Amino acid sequence: MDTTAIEVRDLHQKYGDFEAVKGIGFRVGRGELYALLGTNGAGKTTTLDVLEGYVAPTGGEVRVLGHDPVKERARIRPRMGIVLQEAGFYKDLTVAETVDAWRRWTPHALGRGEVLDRVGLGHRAAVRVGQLSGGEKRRLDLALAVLGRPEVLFLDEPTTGLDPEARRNVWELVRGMVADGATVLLTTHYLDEAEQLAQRLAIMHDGRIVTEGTLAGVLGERGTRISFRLPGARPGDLPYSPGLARRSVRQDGETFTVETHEPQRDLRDLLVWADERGTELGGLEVRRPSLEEIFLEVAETERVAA
Ligand SMILES: Nc1ncnc2c1ncn2[C@@H]1O[C@H](COP(=O)(O)OP(=O)(O)OP(=O)(O)O)[C@@H](O)[C@H]1O
Repeated sequence: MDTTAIEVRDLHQKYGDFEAVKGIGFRVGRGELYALLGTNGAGKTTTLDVLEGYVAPTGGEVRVLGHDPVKERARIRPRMGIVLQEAGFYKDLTVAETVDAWRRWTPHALGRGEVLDRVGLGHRAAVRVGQLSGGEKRRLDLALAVLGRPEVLFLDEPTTGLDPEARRNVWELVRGMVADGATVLLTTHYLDEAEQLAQRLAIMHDGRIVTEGTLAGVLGERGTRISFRLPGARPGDLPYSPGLARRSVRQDGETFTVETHEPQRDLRDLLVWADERGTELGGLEVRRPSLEEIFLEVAETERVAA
């Protein structure tokens, strides 16, 4: 069996003369959750539109479950679940009526009660959609997307507007779908969400993928950070033994941050050095960078380079 669920090869997408996606490629394995992250306007939704079969690519190729999502849309649409950034509902229908309407043309649909319970809307079944809160509408989106037990689920910012508890419930639901074998492509601006859910991810900026890999790989590419305050010092004063190439030292006012792939050795050198000089390292901290820090640094580096 083919283990690839989604394949994107050298995808280009233009709106008139404007190129929103400038040649990206990635692959999502079956049963994997892949997060597409990026700055505003990076091209994430455009990429999803192509994969969902709404528009044909202006360059390159994409495959979903081995098929062309535009030309073979009728074949694969029933196997896909889609949560768009903004969905349209009939405001006058109740939640139950909305689910029932979708169930009518969804093969192998879950039961109404089951799907509403899964997204935490069971108690709102009789309420008109127009009276739901923004977060509840988001959950109804999700209910409709998972109704047909999709093999591939596209989630475009699925938890935007949800309170922290509702977000966690959505995470549980998505984790459950992945555990049952679904493939998920997620876009989100919440980097903790990607950290919680994704096995692999890409960070996009200005139509290109600038970082891609497993979560552990992307986090591990950067070293551990040792930071401390040292008034009056310069980077050259610090005590590092020569020969450690994979290290950088940054200074921001009185605060120094050493990024290293040999944290134990560098920390020991630093502590011995400070001890011998009778110097206090203010606010000493050793930590791995979060995905959010990496994201912000990538965005900043790309902005400066542009
Ligand atoms: N229909 C359209 N016509 C013209 N330009 C468009 C159209 N849709 C998107 N764009 C432009 O293409 C670029 C990529 O947009 P896209 O919505 O794919 O980005 P995104 O990464 O999803 O952004 P966000 O995080 O803000 O949702 C943006 O500059 C956007 O203004």
